[in-house]
Amino acid sequence: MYHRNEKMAKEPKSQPGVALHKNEDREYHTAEGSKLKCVKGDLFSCPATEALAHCISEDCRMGAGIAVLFKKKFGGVDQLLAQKKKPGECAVLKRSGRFVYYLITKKRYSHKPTYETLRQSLEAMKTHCLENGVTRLSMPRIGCGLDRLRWDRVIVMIEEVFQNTDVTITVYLL
Ligand SMILES: NC(=O)c1ccc[n+]([C@H]2O[C@H](COP(=O)([O-])OP(=O)(O)OC[C@H]3O[C@@H](n4cnc5c(N)ncnc54)[C@H](O)[C@@H]3O)[C@@H](O)[C@H]2O)c1
Repeated sequence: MYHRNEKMAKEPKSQPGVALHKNEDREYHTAEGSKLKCVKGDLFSCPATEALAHCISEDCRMGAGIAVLFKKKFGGVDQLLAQKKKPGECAVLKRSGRFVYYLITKKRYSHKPTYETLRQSLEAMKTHCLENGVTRLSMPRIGCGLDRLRWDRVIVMIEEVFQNTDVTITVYLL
């Protein structure tokens, strides 16, 4: 479980069985053995072998936010549309030997996602990761920019979905 502390503590107290991730003015306490970590930096600076994930709508517009960068870097809009994925599912491209995941969390770009569709999309991505031997995955703060979900809820969800797997997740925070 995570407990969010908005205020910067100069010397955070360590708690038994809890690892501390400190990101500027936020701290996240993760369960021992957690394979999720947060780092400061540009998502696209992650190792080129790591799978990537982000959120889009079923219409695959990708006209705003970090999705624009994914569209520029990886293209494949027609390939994504051909997969006919619905909210709660996950489309995927393979680029230079790595998988790029498109979590479909809403029907149209102008909609907002729900926590439920995000969870279902994460489950679908996990299934693909496990079936394809993916053990390293990088992502931004999914759903928490333009899509307005709360990061303290989303980070808990990511960890719950991927607990008991061998998938190490790195979240990049600008
Ligand atoms: N007109 C449209 O097409 C339209 C409309 C609304 C939203 N969107 C887009 O936004 C939706 C996804 O929303 P979201 O909140 O998941 O994503 P987001 O708002 O694009 O980004 C999520 C988080 O990533 C951060 N971020 C941006 N660039 C980087 C980077 N290079 N490295 C690390 N972090 C970064 C950003 O600050 C935010 O906290 C999708 O529908 C997507 O297509 C598009």
